[in-house]
Amino acid sequence: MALRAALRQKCGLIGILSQPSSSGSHSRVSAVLVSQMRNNATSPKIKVDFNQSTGVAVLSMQSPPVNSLSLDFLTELCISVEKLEMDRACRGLIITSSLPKVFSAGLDILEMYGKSPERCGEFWRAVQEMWLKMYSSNMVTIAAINGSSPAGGCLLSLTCDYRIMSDNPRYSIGLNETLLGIVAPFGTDKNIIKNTHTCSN
Ligand SMILES: CC/C=C\C/C=C\C/C=C\C/C=C/C(=O)SCCNC(=O)CCNC(=O)[C@H](O)C(C)(C)COP(=O)(O)OP(=O)(O)OC[C@H]1O[C@@H](n2cnc3c(N)ncnc32)[C@H](O)[C@@H]1OP(=O)(O)O
Repeated sequence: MALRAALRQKCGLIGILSQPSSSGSHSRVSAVLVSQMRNNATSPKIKVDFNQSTGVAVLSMQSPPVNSLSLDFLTELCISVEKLEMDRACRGLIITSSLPKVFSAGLDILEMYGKSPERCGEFWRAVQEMWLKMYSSNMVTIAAINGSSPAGGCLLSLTCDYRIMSDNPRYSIGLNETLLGIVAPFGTDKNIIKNTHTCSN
């Protein structure tokens, strides 16, 4: 019942949030998705177990050492979520980590150093695409946070409807990225490139 009520509540939001973006940002993932489906490829960084009888999928992040959110990882994550969205039998999604101690270390720091402005722009668009896709999902989403989850890892969990975290004092969570001097770029593609250009130098 609770699951159904949450789903109904979310569906109201989806109408507002799933408007086509003027930047066309969703088209990249869709294009990748189509080509991946054609090739029937499987993703090594993300494992999805879908239980037909419950309608709930468990998406396990398995990208050692710390499930950092690289461009490849974010793309795979979005593709996996998009595939589940297309399956009408899937009503709920649990995101968790198959690594010990870490849910996700957040954005991959190596994506923010020494990269071209174009690559930086692509990366930040993928970050934005991830949280928009998760936040506007028509599935009921739950983050099962079974390890540390700083910065972008925290962001990922915040895009879910519910968060449950292991009760372990060694695990931390929070939006600590400003300590690294990382400020989220503004919304437009032009600004993303402008902003990230400075961080690649
Ligand atoms: C609704 C909101 C809308 C819009 C908001 C938009 C944007 C705002 C949001 C996002 C901004 C986010 C920015 C970020 O995420 S920046 C990244 C911040 N992350 C961190 O600072 C995490 C740092 N890492 C840790 O604290 C620890 O590594 C951790 C607790 C995760 C694990 O500790 P453990 O002791 O188990 O492992 P380590 O030995 O520390 O690390 C192993 C290995 O992994 C590498 N590593 C760690 N973190 C990262 C990372 N983020 N990226 C890349 N690589 C990482 C680390 O260097 C080690 O590598 P090696 O030495 O080669 O073994």
